[in-house]
Amino acid sequence: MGSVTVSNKKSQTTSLNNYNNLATAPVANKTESVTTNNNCNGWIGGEGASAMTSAPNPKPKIVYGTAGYILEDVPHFTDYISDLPTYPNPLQDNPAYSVVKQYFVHVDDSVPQKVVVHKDSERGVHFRRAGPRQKVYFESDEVKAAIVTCGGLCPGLNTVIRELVCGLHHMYGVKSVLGIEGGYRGFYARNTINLTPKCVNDIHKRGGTVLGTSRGGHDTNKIVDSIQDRGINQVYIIGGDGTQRGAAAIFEEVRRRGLKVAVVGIPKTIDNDIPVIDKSFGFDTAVEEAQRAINAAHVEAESVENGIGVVKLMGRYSGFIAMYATLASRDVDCCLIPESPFYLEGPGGLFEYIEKRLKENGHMVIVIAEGAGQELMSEKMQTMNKQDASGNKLLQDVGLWISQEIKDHFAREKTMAITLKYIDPTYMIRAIPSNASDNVYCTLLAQSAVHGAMAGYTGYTSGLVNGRQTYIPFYRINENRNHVVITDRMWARLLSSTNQPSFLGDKCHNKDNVEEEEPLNQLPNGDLSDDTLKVKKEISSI
Ligand SMILES: Nc1ncnc2c1ncn2[C@@H]1O[C@H](COP(=O)(O)OP(=O)(O)OP(=O)(O)O)[C@@H](O)[C@H]1O
Ligand SMILES: O=P(O)(O)OC[C@H]1O[C@](O)(CO)[C@@H](O)[C@@H]1O
Ligand SMILES: [Mg+2]
Repeated sequence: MGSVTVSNKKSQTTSLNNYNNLATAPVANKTESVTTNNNCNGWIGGEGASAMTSAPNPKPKIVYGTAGYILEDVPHFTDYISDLPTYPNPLQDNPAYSVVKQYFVHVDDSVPQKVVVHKDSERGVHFRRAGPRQKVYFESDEVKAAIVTCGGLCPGLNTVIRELVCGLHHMYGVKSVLGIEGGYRGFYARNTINLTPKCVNDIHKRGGTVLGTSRGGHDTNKIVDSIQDRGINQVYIIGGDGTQRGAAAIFEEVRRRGLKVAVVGIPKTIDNDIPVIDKSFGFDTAVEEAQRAINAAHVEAESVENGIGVVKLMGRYSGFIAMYATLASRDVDCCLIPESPFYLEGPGGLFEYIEKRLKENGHMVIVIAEGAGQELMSEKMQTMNKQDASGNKLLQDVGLWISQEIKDHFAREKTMAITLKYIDPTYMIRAIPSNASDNVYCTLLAQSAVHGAMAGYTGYTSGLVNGRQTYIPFYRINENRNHVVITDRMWARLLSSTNQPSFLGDKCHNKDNVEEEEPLNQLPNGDLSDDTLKVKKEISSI
C-alpha cells in the first residue's frame, strides 16, 4: 500500500504503520468532512490526546491515501488515552495458530467498500480489516467483559453469545464475562450472570437469546455508570439499528469520561436493513424457514380451484426477507415489499394480476412483507399512529388486510369464486436456532469483535464487507437504512421470475417522478453502481 495521509489542519502526513500512535501526535481538528448525519459518533483521532481528556467535537476519523484511497477508521484507546501499556498477543503462543502464516492482520490492511470498479475509478472508501493484532491493550486477567442483546429476536443470537464467551476465554484467557439480562435496561435494573464456556456450551442449539432482550429503556448515563461501577472494560452489544445507535451513545459517553472501555457493536437484524454490511446473521436461516410457510401456502392453493395462498413475512421497512424467500421458492407469483408501492384496482393493479394468474394457472401464491402497503391501508382504514417502547412504528397487519381486500373484491365482482388461505409465520422465522452457515458467520463476527477490543479498538461495529470481516465506525452503520433498490438487478430478477406487474405504470418511464437519493458511489463515467441508485416511493399518487 502506498503512503497514507491523515488529513488535518497542519497537513501532517503519517504512515498508517504509525497510526495507532496518533494520540501522541499533535493532530488538530480535521477540516474535511464526510457525508454523515449530525448524530454521527465517529471522531477524528488525536484530538485532545492527553490522558483522561476528550474531544470537544467528535468527528469521523478519516485517513486519505493515494489514488483516492479513503480509510473510514474506527476509534482507538490511544486516540484519547495516552501512555497505555501494550502486551504481546497471547495467540502467538497458541498451538492452534502457531502454524498459521501471517496470522496477525497487518496494520495497513483494509477492505474496500465497493468491489465493482472501472479502470479509472478512485480507490474509494475502505474499512479497517478485522482480526488479531500483534499487540493487545489488555492483559487477560484485567478484562471484565459484558454482553447484552437488545431489540427483536433473530436466529444466531445465542451463537454470537457463545462465541464471544469462548473466543475471549480460549483465545485470550479471559475468565470474567458477564451477561447483562433483558437488554439495555438490564445494565441498571437487573442482575448479571456469569458466562463461562461450560454454561454456554449448548446454547447455539436454541432459538432466542439466553440473556433475554427488550425494547426501550436506553439511558446512556445510567448504563455507563453501571459499566463504571461494575469495572467492565469491554462491552459487546448485539442488536439492530436502534441498538447500534444506543451503542454509539454509550461509546461517546465512555470516551467523554476517558474510560478504557471498548464499546463494540455486533449487528443483528432479521430484516437485513443494516447498511454497509453484506448481510446480517440469521437472515439466511429466516429465509430458509420462510420456505416452509410458502410451501404450505402453495400446497393449499394448488389443491383447490382458484386457490390463493397469502404469506406475510417480516420486514418493517425493508423487504429483503420477502424478496429472497420469493427468489428461493419459485412458487411465488407476487411479492409485495415496502420499497415497491402497489395498488389494488384498475389496469396494472393487483386484482387484475390475480385474475390473470388464476385464469392461466388455477392458483397463486402472494408473499407480502409486513411493512408493505401501509400507506394504502391507512388510506382505507382509520389508523392510529402507535409506537413500540423503542419508538418504532407499530404496523397494521397487512396480511390480514390484503386477504380480506382480495376476498371482498372477488365477492363483489363475481368474476370467479376463490379460496384464500392466509399464513402468518412471522415470529416462527426468527425464533429458531441459526442454520449451519449462519452459525459459522456468527462465529467469525464474534471472534472478530473480540480481536478488535483486545487490540484497543472501540466505537465500532464488527461486520462483513465484501466477504471480509471489518471494523465499521458507528456513524456509518447509523446514518441510513439498507433497502431493496427496486431499480437494481436483484428486484428485476424477481420481477422476471414471478412475472408480476411492477406497479409503476407509465411513471417508471418518467424520470421526473423518480426521486433519487444521493448517488454515493457514482462511477467515473457517470454510471451508477448497482446498489447506489436508490429510487424512493414515487407512485403513491397512482
Ligand atoms: N436513537 C437511539 N439512541 C439510543 N438508544 C436507542 C436508540 N434507538 C433505539 N435505542 C435502544 O436500542 C434498543 C433496541 O432498539 P429497537 O427496539 O429499535 O431494536 P433494534 O436494535 O433496532 O433491533 P430490531 O429492529 O432488529 O428488532 C432499545 O433498548 C432502545 O431503547
Ligand atoms: O414484535 P416485536 O418483537 O416488536 O418485533 C417485530 C419487529 O421486529 C423485527 O423482526 C426486526 O426489526 C421486524 O421485522 C418486526 O417488525
Ligand atoms: Mg430496528
